[in-house]
Amino acid sequence: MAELVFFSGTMDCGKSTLALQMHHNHAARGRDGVLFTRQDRAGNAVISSRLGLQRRADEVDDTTDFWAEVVTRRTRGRPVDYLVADEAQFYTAAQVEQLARVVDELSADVFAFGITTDFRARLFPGSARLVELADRVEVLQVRALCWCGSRATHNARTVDGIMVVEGDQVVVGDVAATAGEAAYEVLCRRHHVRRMTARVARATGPSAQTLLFDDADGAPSGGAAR
Ligand SMILES: Nc1ncnc2c1ncn2[C@@H]1O[C@H](COP(=O)(O)OP(=O)(O)O)[C@@H](O)[C@H]1O
Ligand SMILES: Cc1cn([C@H]2C[C@H](O)[C@@H](COP(=O)(O)O)O2)c(=O)[nH]c1=O
Repeated sequence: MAELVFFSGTMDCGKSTLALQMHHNHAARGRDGVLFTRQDRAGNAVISSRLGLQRRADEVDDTTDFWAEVVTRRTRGRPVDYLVADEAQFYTAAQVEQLARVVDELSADVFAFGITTDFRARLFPGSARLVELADRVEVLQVRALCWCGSRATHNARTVDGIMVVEGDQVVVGDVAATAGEAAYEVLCRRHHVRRMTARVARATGPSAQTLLFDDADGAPSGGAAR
């Protein structure tokens, strides 16, 4: 049975890498897939991973109709067994509904990848609809880490290392910062709520950076600022 799966996590947790790996594995078994993305930071019509992989993809915009995209290809003779949908947080709710319909009525798998929440810890429209409609929501196994060593669960927008809380929901960017420009840093909820980025923690003093990795799962157990 075809599935709509939402692979979700923070920025920089390996979503695009997994998207390209899944495409590789399915294509290697002779399945026909179509790659989609929207506003990848590497540019137009590309899925890029920080591990260096990059593949051409169809760029989604507000006019994209996934139902029509699949029907048109099938009418022209392509089987279209699955879709890979990266940066799915930027899709509209209606487009996510089209993806669900593609699964249910055209029996194509849809593997969607995206961050769940924005820099204010609010759901993106596309992610909200995916959480509501997906057969499964998968949290990626690779842990992105907060500066304190805890699992990063939230995305902070920063300028020069300082967290900002005002601005547009969509500002394409990376976790690598350029002076004076908006960038992102992944944090645990505790430090997101306190707006304590790595830079602020460093300025606060050594106690804020203390890390004691002694739990069985590698989670930190100490540190004054946590
Ligand atoms: N130089 C590197 N060496 C090893 N792994 C790296 C390197 N740079 C990035 N990564 C891995 O790539 C992950 C980010 O992958 P990516 O697919 O770009 O993330 P996402 O799409 O979730 O933002 C990082 O969490 C890290 O595990
Ligand atoms: C938190 C947040 C992120 N974005 C942008 C920044 C990046 O361009 C993408 C996420 O890409 P990744 O492959 O998961 O690293 O989303 C945004 O526009 N608004 C935000 O609040």
